[in-house]
Amino acid sequence: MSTTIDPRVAVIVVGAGSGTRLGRNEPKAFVPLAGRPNLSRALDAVFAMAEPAQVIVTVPSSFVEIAEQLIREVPGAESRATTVIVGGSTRQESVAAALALLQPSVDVVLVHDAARPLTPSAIFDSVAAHVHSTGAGVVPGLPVTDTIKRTDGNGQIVETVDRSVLAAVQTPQGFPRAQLVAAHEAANREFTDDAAVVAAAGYPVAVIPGDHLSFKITTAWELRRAEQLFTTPAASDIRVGTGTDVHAYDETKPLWLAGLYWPDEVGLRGHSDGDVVSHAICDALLSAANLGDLGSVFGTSDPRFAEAHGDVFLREALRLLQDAGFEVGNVAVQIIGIRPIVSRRRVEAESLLSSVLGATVSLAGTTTDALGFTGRGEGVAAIATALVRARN
Ligand SMILES: Nc1ccn([C@@H]2O[C@H](COP(=O)(O)OP(=O)(O)OP(=O)(O)O)[C@@H](O)[C@H]2O)c(=O)n1
Ligand SMILES: C[C@](O)(CO)[C@H](O)COP(=O)(O)O
Repeated sequence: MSTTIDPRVAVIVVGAGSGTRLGRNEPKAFVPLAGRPNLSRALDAVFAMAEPAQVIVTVPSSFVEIAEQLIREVPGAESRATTVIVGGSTRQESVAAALALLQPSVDVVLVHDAARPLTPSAIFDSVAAHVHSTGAGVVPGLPVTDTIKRTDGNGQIVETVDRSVLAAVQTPQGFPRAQLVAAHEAANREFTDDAAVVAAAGYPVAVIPGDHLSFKITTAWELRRAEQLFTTPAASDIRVGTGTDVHAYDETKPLWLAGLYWPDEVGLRGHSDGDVVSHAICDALLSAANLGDLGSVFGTSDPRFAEAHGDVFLREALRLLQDAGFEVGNVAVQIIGIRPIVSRRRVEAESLLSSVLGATVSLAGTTTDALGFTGRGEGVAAIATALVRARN
């Protein structure tokens, strides 16, 4: 990726965790939040920092290319030197792997969770400024508002902890490079954050005010809470639509499905590329906004759509929808057929369709127990449900 000359600051964004507590198929960094992966949203703030910074992102081993592609689409990516690497089996190992790649000019390192996608950019600036000015580690944190009890581990309260001395700490956590590197080298056990690694090595770490938007997405509840921050329309502004499309297999055609080309799979017959997923989504969007249907909007006589791929239809449907004063909330699609196996490329397809629509698109696949035309392997069907909102 592009290069920034001699940055003094590096930001390590750790996104190599699997997100077991969130319980999704894809790693947490790649789970969409209002249409864009958590990692992309976390990088919005990093790339908007005032100071030039080297950026290192850790991801699970099979996600390096996907991350590189996502990062290219984040505003400001072209002006930051960004490297994607495979993380370790713990958060601490992921940070250590990234530390090995720091540029010589870097003297301050910030470590941020990809799981904190809404952290404001100003927090990064303020953490970096504190480390520059004090020469010591600093972490953003919030006062604890609940009363905290220490238990015996079996549900019995042992004592009430004095909460006035507690802070719930967040990321980005910033440190002088030499301290963070030395502390990670010296660490002889696992810690849950870098402040603990650095403190265990004997260096001081201060807490500065954090931000409520910096909350970590750990469980489904926090993901929902984050989604709600993007979407709080009046109930009357919400519309839903359903779309269905079916095409027969055609051995002579390449397969285009969900906006992707599927090599080595039997294609689908159609006026365009036969992409039932994209077409069902278009119908769902158009019907939600009361704009007609695929046949009436994209007539087969219109040369723009002969052989066109799904994204052409989707962009045009989105344009019509936006012109009519709507925006897309989310789209859910079920693909019914015996092949291809949707799960093999679900993450890739969801990411592509979500980026075209600027909203979360989720895909599910099912077979029909050998019943009906899909069960007999004659073709593929897709059913899409779209939620759209009227813009005020
Ligand atoms: N081996 C790991 C484990 C975690 N992380 C990152 O550390 C951050 C904070 O960790 P956490 O919220 O615990 O994420 P997960 O480990 O993915 O979640 P879980 O514990 O639920 O599996 C996340 O951005 C996660 O991707 C990482 O880079 N490498
Ligand atoms: C680094 C961290 O986000 C600071 O609050 C936190 O310690 C990560 O902990 P987890 O157990 O890996 O979620």
